[in-house]
Formats: sequence, C-alpha cells, structure tokens
Amino acid sequence: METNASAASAAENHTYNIHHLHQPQPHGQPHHRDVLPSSSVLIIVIPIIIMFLILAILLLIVMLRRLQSAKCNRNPKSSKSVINNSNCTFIAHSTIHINSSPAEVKSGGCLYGTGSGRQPQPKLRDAQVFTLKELEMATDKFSEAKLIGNGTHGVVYRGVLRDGSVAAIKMLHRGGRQGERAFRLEVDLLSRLYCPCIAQLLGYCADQNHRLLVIEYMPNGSLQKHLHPGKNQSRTRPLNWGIRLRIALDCARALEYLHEHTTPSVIHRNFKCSSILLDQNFRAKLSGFGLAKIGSDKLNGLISTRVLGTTGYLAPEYASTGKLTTKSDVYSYGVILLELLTGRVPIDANRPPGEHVLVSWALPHLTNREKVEEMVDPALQGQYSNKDLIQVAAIAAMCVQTEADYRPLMTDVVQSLIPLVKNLSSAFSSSNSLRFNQPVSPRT
Ligand SMILES: Nc1ncnc2c1ncn2[C@@H]1O[C@H](COP(=O)(O)OP(=O)(O)OP(=O)(O)O)[C@@H](O)[C@H]1O
Repeated sequence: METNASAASAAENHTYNIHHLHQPQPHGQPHHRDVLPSSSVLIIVIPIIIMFLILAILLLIVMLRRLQSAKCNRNPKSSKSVINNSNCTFIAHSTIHINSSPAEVKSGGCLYGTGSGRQPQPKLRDAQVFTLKELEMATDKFSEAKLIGNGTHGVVYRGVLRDGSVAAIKMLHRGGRQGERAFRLEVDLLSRLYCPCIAQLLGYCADQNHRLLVIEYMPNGSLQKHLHPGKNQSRTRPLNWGIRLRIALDCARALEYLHEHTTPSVIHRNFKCSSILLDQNFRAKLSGFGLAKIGSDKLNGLISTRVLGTTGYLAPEYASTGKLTTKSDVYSYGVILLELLTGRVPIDANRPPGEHVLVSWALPHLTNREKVEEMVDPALQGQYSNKDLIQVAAIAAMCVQTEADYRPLMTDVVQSLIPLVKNLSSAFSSSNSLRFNQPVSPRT
C-alpha cells in the first residue's frame, strides 16, 4: 500500500511538473512544446532573409557582368572550343583571354600603331570544319604537284577551297597521343588567337584517323627557304636589309602578342626559320604552334616540361633543365636575328672550328663595333647604315644572353625595332629609289 501511495504521489508530482512546464498560452493558444517567443523567431529569421537577399544580389551582379562581357566580346568563339564531327569530338579546355580589345587590335594592339602600316585585318573568322573529301578535292587528292612543304609533323599542300580561296593544307603524320595533342592544341590556340603576325587557321579536318589543318596560304613560303635554301630548292634572290628588318619586327610583334597580350601567356617553343612564313609582300607571320605551351600551369613564371623544340634554337637553361619561360622564346628570337644578320644557319658542322654554333661564334662580334661588320651576310653589303647595324646586333646580343633574366621582353625588342623600320620607310618614300634589291611594300 505504502508503495502504491508513494507511486501515486510521484505520479501526481510528475503531472504537476508537466502542468508547470506547459502553462496554457495567453489568448487561448494551444499548448506547443517548441514554440519560441516571437523575439527569438525574429532573431533567427531576419539574418536568414538578409543572407538570401545578399546572395540574390551577388547572383544578379555576376549574371549582369557575364552578360556585359558576352556583349563586349567580339570573338564569336566560346571560351571552350568544341571540335565535333561524326568521327571525332573533343573539347579544348584551356582558356585564353586576349587582352587587347577589338578596338586596340584595329588601331594598334598587335597591329602597328598609328601610321604603322598594316591594313586593318578582317575580323577573326570561325575555323571551318572540312571533310576529308573536301580537302581531297581541294588538293587534287593530295597530288605531288600540290605539295609545298615537308615538316617534322606533316606534309603541306596548296589547295583551292570550295569558295575559291587558296589555302595551305597540312596533313599531320599519325603521331599517336603526342600527335593528337599537337593537333588539338594548334586548333584550339589558333582559332582563338588573332594577330596579323600569326598565320590564321581557316579550318581543320578530323575525319577518322586523318588530322589536317587548313591555314592561310603564304605565297613566299618560309623564311628558311629564303635564307637557307636546300640543295633541291630553287634559289631565290637574297632578302635585302629592309625586308629582313621588317621580318624581324613582324616576328617580334607575334611573340610580344603571345607573351604579353594573351592571358595566360603562350610560349611558342618552336620558334625557328621554318615557322616564319612570308606573304606576297614578304611580311612575316608565325606558324607551327604544335609544341606551344600555355602558361596556365605556370609556377612562378616557370613551366617544367619535357625538352622539345629544335636544336640550335633552344635556350641553354631550357635545354639543360627543361625549365620553360617566355624568355626561352626570346632566346630563339635572338638566334633568328643572328640568322637574318649573318645568313648563317644556327648549327653548321661544315664551318671551321669555333664557328659551328652560330651564337657562340657571333656573341663576341656583336658587342665589338669593328668586328660586327665582319659577320654580316655578304649579300647585304652597302644596304645598311652602321648605326642600324650596331643597334640590331645589340638587340641580338641581349636576346641570346645565357642568363634568361638578362634577356629583354619582346615589347622592348619591338620598341627598339620600330624606329629602325620607320627610318627605312621614310628613306624609301623620300628617295623613291630602292636602296634595296627587292620591292618593299611602302607600308611600314
Ligand atoms: N601556310 C603556309 N603557306 C605556305 N607554305 C607553307 C605554309 N605552311 C607551311 N608551309 C611550307 O611547308 C613547310 C613545312 O611546314 P610545316 O609547318 O609542316 O613544318 P616546319 O615548320 O618546317 O617544321 P615542324 O614540323 O618541325 O614544325 C614550310 O617550311 C613552308 O615552306
């Protein structure tokens, strides 16, 4: 009984406690265990609403910005380049922003500034997708008669496209993964870069295992053909001083654009005589982007990579350690300047001892006023002023410095060459006589 009584009392107590906890709400509201005072509810709900509002505003700003940049971007390509045909689909993910605005490109940018001479170029046009059949038709089934060049990675044909325009059609060797990478890179890069000093990609074909690039046709072929014609190549008249200077400036512009007007910057990595193509006026355009490196994987400006490129043009630090920077291209550019100055190839085992490697032979001459004239291509005699020669030699000497940090930026090279080329044009127009042995377009 006692036990029952205490149990009853406990139960009573419990009920009492519960009743205390669940006091009826004012205004006859039902009992709710979790109901919080309205002030607490406001403390929780108001910050949540504010957070939502902030997020919505941020989202709105992002969307507006995207809309704005899409409007400003005259490049019709999306940042992801999609290559797609029945047999091959791939998406190039690397994104390159071209710093120069379309207006800049028209009036300056990669183009020459006011009075610089190059005609405003047509707007970047979409790379077209060609079928193998179309390119077969363009080249008479890749006939021998249409062959214009042979490179390490492919064979180049002259073709006439369906719209009647002439193009260079490069059929790449089947190169496994490396070859595929080079093809994708070249298509991806060239379809988004625009600079009058870079040979334009008109289209491509990725039909089954065939990989072809359709590039703007350059009637005067490569600089290699003119400076160092092969045994089987027809000899052309030696390029004169004015043309060589202008080629040097065009090439400097192309590299300046890649290094300093694209984000992330692009390292060409295979800058050499045969990658420089010449149009009908001997104006130069850069090609051969299959080994290019986009600086997105840069670490403090350095890319550690497998050493690729062409002997004689490789910067010493890149050749020995694989550390690649834009300064590796500057070194290769210096070698090209030396080739233009001397008419010699970068490596020539047939030369006397001490003269095999162009850079090692030329470097002591370049900084010596008396000796610099001894190294000039004999075909250039009488065409240059000593002042100009010394200046070009000094630029070359800076570019081929062993220490990469001492090499100039391509912008500096461009700025140093502009007055020399301008002087040439004024000499050309004032005397209206050719100091040169080949016609030079009066455009600077
Ligand atoms: N767009 C073009 N217009 C006219 N000729 C071209 C064009 N592209 C290439 N050629 C010719 O074809 C040759 C071979 O060019 P290609 O780009 O295949 O290789 P490369 O630069 O000589 O060497 P690599 O394959 O090692 O880069 C060039 O030297 C040039 O004479």
